[in-house]
Amino acid sequence: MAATRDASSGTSAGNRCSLSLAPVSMSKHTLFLLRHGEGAWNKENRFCSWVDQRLSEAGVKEAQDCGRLLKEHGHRVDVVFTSILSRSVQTAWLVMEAMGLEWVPVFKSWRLNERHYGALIGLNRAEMALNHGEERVKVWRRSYDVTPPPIDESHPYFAEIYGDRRYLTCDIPKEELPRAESLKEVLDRLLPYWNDVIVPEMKRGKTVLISAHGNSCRALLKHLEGISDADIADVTLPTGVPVLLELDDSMRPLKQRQLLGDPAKIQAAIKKVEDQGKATVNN
Ligand SMILES: O=C(O)[C@@H](COP(=O)(O)O)OP(=O)(O)O
Repeated sequence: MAATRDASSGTSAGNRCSLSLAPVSMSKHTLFLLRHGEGAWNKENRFCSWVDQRLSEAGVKEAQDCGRLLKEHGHRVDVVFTSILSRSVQTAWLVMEAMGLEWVPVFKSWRLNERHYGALIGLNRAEMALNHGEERVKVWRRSYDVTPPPIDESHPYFAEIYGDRRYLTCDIPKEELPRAESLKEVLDRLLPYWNDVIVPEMKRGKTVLISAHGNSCRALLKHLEGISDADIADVTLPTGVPVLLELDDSMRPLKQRQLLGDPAKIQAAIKKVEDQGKATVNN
């Protein structure tokens, strides 16, 4: 087994990556995609989305372990991109600190934010599964083009989200920010940032770390790997596990994605995320 172990095989078809691999090209570009460490609401099984939550104690450790793992295996990071949600920024800091790379530039954009879960924000997934059925919850969580009901002013977290001055720093007016998003809509707002800001850094030979969220990373993976609208439903990313992608000059994968770390632990973590949508999940 290679020094860095390959845990790309998941419990479901979508986590077993079956790519038609691109032909070898002149350059190899390295990208690490990372879902932040466990946040307080991941632990409580609530849809967190655009509510700003910091990492739990376990999430801090996951981020530090991720940094240590990358360092131990001789990986390098030249530039970091995060969302403007604290859990992704905090994760990036902890990873870079553990790698001894605090000096590396970090750029933030709302375009890497978690999917906007609209009216579902703050709700407990298991309770939703009890009330609406597990299938409905799976459609809300994992379908490609179903947008959940939008958030409105009466929602308990509306004022907290839209009154937050971080959303005045965006490249679009606050009024145009989403009120709910499908995964497709996440990809639509993420792609301009990927193409115009991140790809040029990679083409300059920089190794990029994107410290973001389950669904912003899934959307980008779908784009990079050409995953079908149906198959993306079976791709699940656990918290704190770096996904290594090696891309050619056209930003197509040269080999299968690798989820770095202990394969058994990664499979257990994937199952835990999948089970969050079950009515019987133990929170
Ligand atoms: O919004 C959330 O609660 C989770 C994703 O939830 P699911 O799509 O897994 O239900 O996002 P993250 O923890 O990556 O920021």
